[in-house]
Amino acid sequence: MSTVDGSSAPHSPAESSLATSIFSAKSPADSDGHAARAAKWRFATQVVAVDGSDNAHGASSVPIFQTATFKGMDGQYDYTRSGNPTRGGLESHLARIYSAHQAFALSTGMTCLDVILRLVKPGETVLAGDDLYGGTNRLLTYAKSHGGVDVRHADTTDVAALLPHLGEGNKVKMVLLESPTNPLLKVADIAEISAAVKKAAPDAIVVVDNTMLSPYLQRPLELGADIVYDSATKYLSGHHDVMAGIIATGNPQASKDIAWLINAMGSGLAPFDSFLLLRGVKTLALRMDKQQANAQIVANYLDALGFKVHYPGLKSHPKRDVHFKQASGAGAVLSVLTDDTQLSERVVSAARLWGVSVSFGAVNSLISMPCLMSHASIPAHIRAERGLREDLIRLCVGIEDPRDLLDDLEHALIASGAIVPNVDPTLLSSDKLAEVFRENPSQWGIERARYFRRPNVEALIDGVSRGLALDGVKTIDSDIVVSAPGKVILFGEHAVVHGVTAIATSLNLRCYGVLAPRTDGKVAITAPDLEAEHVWDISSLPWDLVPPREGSAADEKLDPVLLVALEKLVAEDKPTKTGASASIAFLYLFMAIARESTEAPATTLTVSANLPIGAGLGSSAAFSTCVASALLIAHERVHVPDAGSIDPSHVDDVDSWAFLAEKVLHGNPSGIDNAVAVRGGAVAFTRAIEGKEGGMDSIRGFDSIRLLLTNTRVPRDTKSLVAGVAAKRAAEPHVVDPVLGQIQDISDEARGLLDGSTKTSRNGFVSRLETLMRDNHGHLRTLGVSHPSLEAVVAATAAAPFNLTTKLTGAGGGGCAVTLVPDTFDDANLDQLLANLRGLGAEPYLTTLGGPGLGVHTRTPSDLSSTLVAAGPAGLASWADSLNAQWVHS
Ligand SMILES: Nc1ncnc2c1ncn2[C@@H]1O[C@H](COP(=O)(O)OP(=O)(O)O)[C@@H](O)[C@H]1O
Ligand SMILES: C[C@@](O)(CCOP(=O)(O)O)CC(=O)O
Repeated sequence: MSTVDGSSAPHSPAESSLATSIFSAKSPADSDGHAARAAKWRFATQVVAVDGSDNAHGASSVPIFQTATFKGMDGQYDYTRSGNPTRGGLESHLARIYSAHQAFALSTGMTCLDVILRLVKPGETVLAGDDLYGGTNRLLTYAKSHGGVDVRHADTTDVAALLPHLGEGNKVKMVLLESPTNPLLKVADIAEISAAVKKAAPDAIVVVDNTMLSPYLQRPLELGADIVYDSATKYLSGHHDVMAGIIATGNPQASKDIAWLINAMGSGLAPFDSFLLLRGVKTLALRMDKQQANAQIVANYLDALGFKVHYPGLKSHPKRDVHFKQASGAGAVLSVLTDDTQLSERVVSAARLWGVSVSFGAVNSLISMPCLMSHASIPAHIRAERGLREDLIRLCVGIEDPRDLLDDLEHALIASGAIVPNVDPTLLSSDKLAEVFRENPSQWGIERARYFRRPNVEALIDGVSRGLALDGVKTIDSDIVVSAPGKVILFGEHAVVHGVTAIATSLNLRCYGVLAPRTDGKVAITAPDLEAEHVWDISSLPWDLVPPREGSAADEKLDPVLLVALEKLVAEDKPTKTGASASIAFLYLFMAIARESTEAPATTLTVSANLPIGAGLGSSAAFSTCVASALLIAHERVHVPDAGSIDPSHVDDVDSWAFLAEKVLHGNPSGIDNAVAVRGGAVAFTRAIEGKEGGMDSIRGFDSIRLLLTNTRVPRDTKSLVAGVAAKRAAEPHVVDPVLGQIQDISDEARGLLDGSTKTSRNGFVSRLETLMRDNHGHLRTLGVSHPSLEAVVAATAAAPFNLTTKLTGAGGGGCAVTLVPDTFDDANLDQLLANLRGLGAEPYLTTLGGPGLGVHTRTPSDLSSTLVAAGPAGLASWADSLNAQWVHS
């Protein structure tokens, strides 16, 4: 019997022979040989078959003996520090599943190490691994500073690295190993090291911290280790609801020593916690099977994405063979590097299902950054020396549905910028992917990863460092000043999107832009007309998404991935709708033209127009032309001559980029607006479509006509109106196609009238144009793009005494109407008509058609942005004139 003062090792049930104790209550004589068969049960059976013999009432679980003392002098127990039946039941069960001589339950895993380290005397050496749990490291450091123990670290993955420490003259008392290590999953050959230690230092003991795998997957005592300990808070209990530690000993001497210490120190596990641990441990095999299967899926997924993943279940693990020689599974802890500490922090904080927490082994999945959490107690320089990188993320996988685990992890990776969508036509459909999941979940992790890729991290890092090194940032020498006109579509809007010819002319209303240098590595847009002002770090833009391109012209198609990324980025500023679209179009061109962050000039674009915005007069094309031309000039891809006109091939390049910006703004534009904005004058434009050749002819020398433009001030959205017509055509081709044919006839006739090839009198010319306008408006109404506000203008202008003809122009749905004003129209009537239109809430103005396209100011003085803003829309024309007429045009 043990004594209260612990002067001798306690006698506990764990000391009895395990094989004979199993179910001994039921078959004391083991008459049928059951005990021998039970001793051969496999682990998953052993772990649930808890010996229930030690209770008087046949309770099927070991009861909680919540008592500090026991009465009498001759019983098995006297004081719970020395022994308690609940703890004893747990210990005897654990001894069996550890293949141990004896097992001891203590209050925590660190208590286990504390007890074990007391076997080492001052002056003796502990030889430990170099990738250890932070708490282990801390306790070893304490043993060194306060206990006079010589602590050395070596790479336990290489037995040769240990040998020099083991030879004669070295007083190695203990070799302390983890395998796999936490958190780098390094593997030590336990059998090889145990044999080498026994040979070179026979008095030394080999101690293994087995917490990462649990006795289910690895039993170091069977491999030659002397003592094993486990933080039972992890897999053994499995639910993070109890703190406990287990020491399992491989020989009688070790058992005796450890038992004496535990009793002397009083570190044995309390009865209730022993009960909880015994309850949890029964499901160890079940939990671990699921956790490790999930871990393999997660490891495969991250590995397939191209991250450096530490996990013995991966073929890439350098000691995979050694691991599977001594363990029956890879476990459920893995770690991964992102190459960027802040990125790792963002990933961890974006995870939701994965709990951000220290510890591991519970049924819930956890994510952590060891350097900030479990291993923070190791000084940073030592972590660095041991290869424990700050960007390391540890994933401790639970039993959740792996689809939810990857959903959450994927979301965190996307949200943090660690991965981006992969556009690949060979990707599996979601149905096919679901089939792969059913048949081979581990392969499913790999297939799923193919939907994403890692951005070019080097380029990002490079971008960040350049953003900081502001001196080296690229910019422009001086302001670049550009302008472009709006347009009026006289005939053929909407139909032009479907391949019909449209006739348009430029307007004397324009958009102006100033691109000014910056020195802070940022890019900005200021659009006072939209009350928009946004600025971004050039290095923070998603450069890795810029599609590769050759030549100077723009791509025909927008890259949807870059577009979505820019939409998200711009949305962060909470802009207005128009401010957002202008910013996205600008950033898209800014990035696509530069292609790489190193080529992007730190600049601010300031734009303002005297054109009504969103009224069908081509403000977006004028804006797009300003953006494209200013950026191409900044990149010296468009050369500005001192005099004369801009080189036609450069004009074509500007047009192609302006068209791309129009696509950002309008989805599926025909290209007529930018064609007019870039080239000016009047054009007959046919979009190349469905195998039909497109074309663009300038109409020269057309007879000037007075036009009244009336802005209904009803806002509308070109993108959705164009999409609406496309939808109508798809649903009712029998209605829409004949209309398109008739609009083609109208455009053809108008073109003949305007370019003079159809000879007629002035009156005949005007009245024929009026008829064509009336017909065209009727067709647009059939297409569903008119609006009550437009019909009100049509009616007001048609009323006596005015009798004028009006059609909508541009996308319709509100916006502008155009009214032909014959030469003979009475001025007094005109004033009355203007008053009537204003009375409707509309904004009418007389205009001249035609005029120059893209304009670039040469020899620009600096600091024009503020004067542009100060001029305001009404003062823009005189502001432009004040620049001393040094403009060149297309
Ligand atoms: N003066 C401007 N400043 C900034 N952006 C502009 C300006 N004018 C037009 N835009 C851009 O063009 C868009 C207007 O396009 P849209 O609705 O098609 O009008 P419109 O019919 O005048 O072309 C705006 O939302 C904005 O993105
Ligand atoms: C409706 C459409 O024919 C003309 C453009 O209209 P608006 O200038 O955005 O109103 C569309 C297009 O040609 O891209």
